Order: sequence, then structure tokens, then C-alpha cells
Amino acid sequence: MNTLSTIRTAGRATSRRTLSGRVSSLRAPRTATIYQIFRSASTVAAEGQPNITKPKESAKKEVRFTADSYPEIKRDSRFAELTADDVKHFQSICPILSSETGNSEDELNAFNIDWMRKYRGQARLVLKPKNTEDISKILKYCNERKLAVVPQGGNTGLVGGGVPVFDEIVISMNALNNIRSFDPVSGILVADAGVILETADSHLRKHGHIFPLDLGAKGSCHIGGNVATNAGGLRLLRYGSLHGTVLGVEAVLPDGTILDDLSLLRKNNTGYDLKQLFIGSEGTIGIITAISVLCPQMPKAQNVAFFAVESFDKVQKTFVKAKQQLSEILSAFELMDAGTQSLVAKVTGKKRPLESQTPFYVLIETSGSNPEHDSEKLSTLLEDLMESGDVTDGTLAESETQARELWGWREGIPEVLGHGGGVYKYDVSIPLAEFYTLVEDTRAHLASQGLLKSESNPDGVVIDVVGYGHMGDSNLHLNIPVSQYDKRIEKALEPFVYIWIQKRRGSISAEHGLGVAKSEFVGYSRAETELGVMRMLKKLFDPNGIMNPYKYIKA
Ligand SMILES: O=C(O)CC[C@@H](O)C(=O)O
Ligand SMILES: [Zn+2]
Repeated sequence: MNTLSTIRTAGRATSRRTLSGRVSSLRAPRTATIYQIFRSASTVAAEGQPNITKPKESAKKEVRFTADSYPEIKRDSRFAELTADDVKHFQSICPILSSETGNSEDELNAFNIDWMRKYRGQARLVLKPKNTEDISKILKYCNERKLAVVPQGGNTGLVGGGVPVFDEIVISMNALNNIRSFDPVSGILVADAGVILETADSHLRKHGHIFPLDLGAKGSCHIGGNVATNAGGLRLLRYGSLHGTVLGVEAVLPDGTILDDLSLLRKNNTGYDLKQLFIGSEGTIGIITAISVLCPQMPKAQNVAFFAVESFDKVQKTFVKAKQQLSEILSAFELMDAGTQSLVAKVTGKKRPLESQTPFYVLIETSGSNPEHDSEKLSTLLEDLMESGDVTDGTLAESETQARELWGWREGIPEVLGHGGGVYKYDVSIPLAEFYTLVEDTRAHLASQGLLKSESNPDGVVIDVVGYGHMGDSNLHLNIPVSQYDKRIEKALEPFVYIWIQKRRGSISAEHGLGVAKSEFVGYSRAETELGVMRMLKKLFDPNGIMNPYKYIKA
């Protein structure tokens, strides 16, 4: 990898046209640096974060029951208690895990506890249906018996939406993992909901296509879960939201009805677009069992650049220039602040990509079909950014491995944030002009409450306040790493953060969903009339309220 400054001083004359001034030799390398990025399973840990292991202490530490962390949530007395007869009935439908049939608490914990070890339910039964018909039978029975359920995909969520709160039955989607069809002419994939995102993507790559979504947890998360939470990920900027790329869903309604809206059509104006209701519904109106999705061509060329930037104003200028000059080949524009990068460096012990210590870092990715053309565009942008002083330093990946390493500095952030003891997370959409102001204001607010650790306050429980995310989509991840979860911090943050967002007409949940964590605060992003219509829909689909209860909506 060459840093831009290295390239400058080393005078690498790889340019095809003469340039003037101090950046005359600054060129994006030519075809030698054009490669495909294939992040393989072996380089991606269980939750998609590269090569970082969880500290042993946190793995051993007992996870609190969600019911204890949220005492205001009470078990709904409408729901029946599971009986031995129920267990027997489910055994006749599909494989099960149950305390009644001798499974250990540890086995059940894999489904009761989320990957961050922040939420813990008390399910005594996990069902492992093999197909849509099994799910139909299960839901029909649960609806009649008023047994509450939680659909669970790869259990990689960040808001506690995929794990039970009390004794809800977990319906694991792991065994629904068939790729049903792929048409290389139209680019349409039809697959079961439990297919792992990385598996779908690898299958598509064999046929010259890619899945239109990519995210750090791709090695574990399910495509059905992605659709149910309307995951955004790293390349929404380029390929758009799942609301646009998903063409159809097959879903089972709470009464067992199979809704076959597995359309292969891009255009279909025949009445309500029902699939849209399921995209982002978080398992509250039915279970998505399969999806059809329009997949883009696999790019022939990808480049990754990483820059050091001195101010947020310059970050914005860089973003505008990247859009203007890279236009259709820009596939990611990710922002990371200094705090996140210090934490990744500290926890992983890895050498930083750039020596320059600046308040901001930006990762830009291009994906295109013509290596020469892409290099040309990227070179022009790099020259402009360096000449104008918008970026102070930068590096360009020259191989697939280097690209993966650079992405590691971005994708590794979520996991390292929890290493100090815990982390409070806010996934928000806010207007770009104030994108980073939320981080600064939150930091100042926590300092004023005496909670932020500093030289003058070494006992502060808040380790830092950091921000990063998908700047290209106006989606900030505000994270507050702490030495321990503490009600004082939570009280200082909520509703402070939500009021701040509401004032800017932003969203309190850009791409992670609401789950348990944000359920109480939906009103900061949605008007009462909107919530009223949502409740009407919930009641219509799920009159007994058995689908993923205690999360953001109640029937
Ligand atoms: O942990 C977070 O706050 C964000 C996780 C994920 O959406 C990401 O963009 O890395
Ligand atoms: Zn994200």
C-alpha cells in the first residue's frame, strides 16, 4: 500500500498524462491495482468482524435477562404457557430444542442471548422448521393456542429484536436455506429466508452477479432477516434500499396462511404493494420465508481508498467531489472519526493504514466495469483532493488483501466498541450539514453531567463518544463505549439524543430497526397518526399479538 504522501515523495511516475505541481506523480495505480474483492468466510469472524476475538471475560460474564433490564415490560397475560402437549405437537412438525426434552440451558442460550450479549430471553423451546409448510403449521397452532413467537435469523441484530424477552417460542430460520433459482439474464434470485447473505453472494458471483446488500455480519446474517429489518449496509449508496431491490416475498401470516407474493416483476401496479409491509416489519406481522431480489452485475473492477481529513467541512467537500467525479462508480463513502480508529488500533494491535492523526477518516470504494476508466476517474479525484488540501493523507489498496485490510478498519469498529465493558448505540438518519454535530453535542452533554472520562474526571464511566457510518446515506452510528452499563448514562442519553434528532426531522432508526431497544421512542420519528395506522395494520395481520411481542408495536 502506498500512502499518497509516499507516492508524492517517491515520485512514482505511473501517469499517462503529465500533471503539474506537487502532486504530479500522484496517480491511482493502473490495472495492477484493479481487482475483485471477495471477503471470504475464513477472514470474517462469526459476526462478520475481521479477526478480532472477544475478550474471555465478556464471554463468561452472565448476561442480564431483558426482563430485568426493562422492568417496565411485563409479560402479556393473553399468552398461554407452554405445556408438555404443545412440545409433543411441535415435535411432530419439525426438529426442536427444548428444556422439556433434555436440552441444556447453554443450548437454549444460543437462541435466547443476542450476539452483543446485551439481551437475554427465557425461551424454553426453539423450533427448527425445514420449509414454509412447517412454519404455516407452527403459526396456525400458536395462533390458536395464543403462544407468542419470535422469528430468528442469524441473530446478528443490534436492537434485541431477534431474541425473546420472556418465554416466547423461538422459530429459527436456519434450516430454510435453499437457493431456489437464479436467472442470469434478468439477474433475479429467489431464495429461502434462512440463506446466509455471504452464501447468496458467493452463489451469485459464480454467475457474474452480486447481492445488492453487503454488511459486516454477512458471514452470519440471513437474507430473510436482512429484509425483515430492511438492513442498509455498506453499499446502499450504489444499489439502493431493499425496498427497491426486493421484488417479492413469500410470507406466512400469523394464522398460518401462506402469502405468495414472490413476484419476479420489476413493474406491477396491480393494487397495494404488499411485500413492502414486510420489509422492515421486524417479524411483527408474519414470517418472511423466501424472497426474490434483483441483483446487480458483479463489478469487473473495484478500488478502495482511505483518506485522513482535517475537518468535517472538508469531509463534506470530499463527498461532493467524490459524487461529482466518480458518479456512477462510487459504491461506498464511509466516515470514521478519530475515536473509532484509536479503538480499532488499541483492540486489534494492528498498524494504522495512515500515520497522519486527523479527526476524520474516509473510506471510498469504486465499483465499475472498466478498470482503465475507473482508475482514470479515481486518479483525477485524488489529485483534486490533494491539491485542494481537502484530504491531508491517503492510501490506495493495491491488492485484494489490502482492500480487505482497509475495509477491516471500518467493518471492525462495531465489535471493538464493546470491549471496554459495554456500548450504547444510536443508528440515526440526520441531515448531512449536522451529521457530526450530534457526536459533539452528545460528548459535551455527557461531560456536563460528569460522566465522560477525562484527565480531570478519571472516574467517568463513559469511555468516549464516537461517530462513524454511511455518510453517503446520511446514516450516522453514534456509539458511546462505557466501562459498564449504568442507568445514569442511559438517562443522560435518552431522550436527549432522540429530542436532538426530532428537532432535525431525522430518524431514530436508519437501518437497525427498533426491536426492544428503541421501541419506546418511535414517537420521536413518527407522528401519532402514522403510529395509529401502523397499529391498525398490526391488529389486522396479528389480532392475537403473538408475533414478536414486546418489540416496537403492540396489537
Ligand atoms: O454497531 C453499529 O453501531 C453499526 C453496525 C453496522 O450497521 C455498521 O455499519 O457497521
Ligand atoms: Zn451501518
